[in-house]
Amino acid sequence: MNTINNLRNSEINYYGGRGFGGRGRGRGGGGNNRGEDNRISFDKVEKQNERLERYYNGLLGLSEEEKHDFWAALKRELPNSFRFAGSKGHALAVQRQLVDRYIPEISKISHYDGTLVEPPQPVPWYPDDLAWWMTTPKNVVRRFPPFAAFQKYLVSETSVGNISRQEVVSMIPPLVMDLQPGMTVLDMCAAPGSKAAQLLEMIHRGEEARVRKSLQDHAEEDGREMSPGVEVDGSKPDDADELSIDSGDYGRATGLLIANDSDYKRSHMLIHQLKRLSSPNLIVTNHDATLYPSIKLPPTPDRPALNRYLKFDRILADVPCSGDGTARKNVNLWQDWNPGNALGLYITQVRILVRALQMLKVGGRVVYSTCSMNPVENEAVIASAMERCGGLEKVELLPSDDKLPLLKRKLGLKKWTVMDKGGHVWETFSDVQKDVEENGATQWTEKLVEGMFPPTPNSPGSKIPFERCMRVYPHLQDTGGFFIAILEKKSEFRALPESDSKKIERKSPVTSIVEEIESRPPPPEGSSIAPKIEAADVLGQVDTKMEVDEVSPVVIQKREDPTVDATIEREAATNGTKRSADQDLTADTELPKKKIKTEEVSSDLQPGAPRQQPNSKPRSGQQFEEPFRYIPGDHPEVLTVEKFYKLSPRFPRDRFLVRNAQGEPAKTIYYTSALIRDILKENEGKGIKFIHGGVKMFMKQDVQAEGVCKWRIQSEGMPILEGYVGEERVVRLYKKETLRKLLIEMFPKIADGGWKNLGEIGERVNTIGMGCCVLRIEPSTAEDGFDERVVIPLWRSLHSLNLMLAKEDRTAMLLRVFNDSTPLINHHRANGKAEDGDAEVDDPTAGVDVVNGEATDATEIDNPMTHDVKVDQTEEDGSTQGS
Ligand SMILES: C[S@@+](CC[C@H](N)C(=O)[O-])C[C@H]1O[C@@H](n2cnc3c(N)ncnc32)[C@H](O)[C@@H]1O
Repeated sequence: MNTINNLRNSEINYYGGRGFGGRGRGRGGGGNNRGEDNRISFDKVEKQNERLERYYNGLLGLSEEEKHDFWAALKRELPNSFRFAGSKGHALAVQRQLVDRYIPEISKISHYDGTLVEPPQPVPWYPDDLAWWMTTPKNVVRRFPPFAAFQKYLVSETSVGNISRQEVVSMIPPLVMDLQPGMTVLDMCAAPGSKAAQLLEMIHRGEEARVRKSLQDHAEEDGREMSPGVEVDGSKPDDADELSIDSGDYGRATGLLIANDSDYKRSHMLIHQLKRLSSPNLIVTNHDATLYPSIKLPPTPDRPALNRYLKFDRILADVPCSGDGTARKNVNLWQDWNPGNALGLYITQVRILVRALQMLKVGGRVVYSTCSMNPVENEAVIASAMERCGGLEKVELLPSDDKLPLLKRKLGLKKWTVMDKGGHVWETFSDVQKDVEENGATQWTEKLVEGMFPPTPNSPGSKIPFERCMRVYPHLQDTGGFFIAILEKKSEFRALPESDSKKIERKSPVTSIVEEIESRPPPPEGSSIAPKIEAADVLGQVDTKMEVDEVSPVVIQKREDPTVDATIEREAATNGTKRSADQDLTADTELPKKKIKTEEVSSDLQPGAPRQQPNSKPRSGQQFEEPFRYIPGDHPEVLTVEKFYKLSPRFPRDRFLVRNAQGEPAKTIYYTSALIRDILKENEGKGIKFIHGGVKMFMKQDVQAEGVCKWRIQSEGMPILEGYVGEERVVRLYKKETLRKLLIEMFPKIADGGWKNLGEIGERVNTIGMGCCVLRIEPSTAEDGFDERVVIPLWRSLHSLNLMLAKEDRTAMLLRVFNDSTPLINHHRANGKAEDGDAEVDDPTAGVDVVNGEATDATEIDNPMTHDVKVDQTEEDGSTQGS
């Protein structure tokens, strides 16, 4: 048995974990001399807050016994949790390593008192056992030698995106969205991106199987060979449901995720997280969600209207919140909790939800969520937003009791009180008004508005079935606290201005602009008034007036008074999600200006050159993005690629783009879905801040040899392209030992008979022409065979061969497939300088380096945005833990 020996002598007792679902052994300290930091700081923080405890004791309707459990759980450190990410088939393969290799090892580790450590367990309500949790805190796993192999696995798989270190309650909202492939989805407040990653996976659900089925169906017609091993993505090709859904584009996913965040730096964390999923169906934007711009769509033969705007099937509004449900990991909350935080965020939260409901299709759904337990940020926001959007006739609060039956939760509150910043608890808004009449307004009462209180009896709002909301409390299943509500749009509406809805005394300029636009009469039916200033789109209000998604933009008024209610906003402390008054002011006042200036300067710049806008101050840390330019399908470079790789006619040629003003392929060619192409083209120069879109498909390689295509396939683009590459550029590999050699050895020699050492692929790679090829690792039932299909780009140079994988991907694969951590051997470096003829091309991964766990290519110049922003909240283990 593997014992944590060093702990026995340690001054600090090893922890005792606590089981899930209420069973367990209580808690203890943790850490040795090296591992003490986090645990000690968690223990050292005093977890008392009189106002927090008084408010929730009077509010949540828990029995005395439950109250005790509630507070005990909230004061305990959170279990360690993680989720297997990516396509289902691949995620299950990585999960099998946990079950077969690491759990048996962890089960042998004992505590100092001889009791065994609890190994990770699947989260009972998460589908397909793809989410796991364990009582052993992160820092113990990180520091103690008996966990070393498991820790290595976690770090390695997290760094390549196969594992997402995510708090379990944070996994709930995407699961209740009923998101189907093919849908258009917006995540309004998406950074750091753990939920957006789940959404993206759902958009691609079953795609691998569908594409393979489509290739199979057309193989004969296209004169192409298919690989064996048709069972993919956890579903057989005859699984009718998976195969028929979203099958329109030869099986390729047609859905869309727009992931947005108003914080520029955080939106780059989002890119970092989501890029790992290599989705051509993803766009990242950087906007204030309260003013999310309307996104224009091009006219189509069946929908010829000029002003057609994108509406969404699903929207996630995981809004900035006071975050008291995260007190188990953000211990500072015990000191910092202040009722003013929730009050300060309420207005923003309502605006975000109203905007979400406006942008939905009829029949579409918004999931609203917070990691706060405060009803001012939850039920009150639902009630206020519903009221502004026309009430129960227009928006339905959907039942949630049929969702995730194994998740323990409480019903939403029908009644609640409001604590003001001074700690006084108010029952009703009329009590506040009465007090103000009698004693005059105070700095505390003036922050309270009617919408923060429960709807008054007999008002339309009183009929809202709040019990349909989900409230997750820490003691129910040993989690953080969370709130989730699912809203469905029943018909189009015209949102009421805030002042008509619930009285909010101090209006920001945002409010007045929204009111100003929304109170205009709709344009005459069928009219198509050209936008005088397309900033109307930026402000995103134009589509609110119409029944359909074909609208006429209106002229936006100049913003006269940029004075936001800074007091309220400044009070909004949100665990790093705080939206400062400054941020609001910048966003509100700069957008129209920025749009116009951007257009003026963009065409003068060389690709890669830094952009500066005259007379307009960029937001702090903000870069200017290179334009997205699509290249024609008959562009000479596309034809070269097509010819070299013998691309199937089924692969679209009209979705390749570059990131430079000239629109010429210089270093990188990206690929997107058709819908993203339409969006990026149609909205170019309209002020929408697209900061990411497209998967790197080809990088230019400086190859001197005649007839060798300079465009090498990128590993990100490989899963999208590989099925369409002709046999002429394919190498098939069936034996584990062959792959192991290719993973450990960089640039194994082919020349001078070196190919003979490459086993089953030796002959093939010896005769295949120079340049990039597709290495297909085929599954088989042989003893030394693979149970999962993998495809990797391979570069054949004059004298050697090389897998086009970043080092951490090689290491992760070696560990996963072979449980092998042999150091990599670089034959190229070992041989000194490059051999003749290999000089230009024999190190295709040269420059591929790891920046914050992400492979980047030092040679790339036309996508500067991913290099400039440091991902500063990445945890030590490579994860960015979502709340
Ligand atoms: C609770 S976090 C979102 C967590 C994220 N959904 C996830 O799962 O990783 C809230 C996010 O909202 C962003 N935010 C704050 N105010 C915003 C606004 N007005 N518009 C858009 N995003 C905002 C913050 O920068 C923060 O990243």
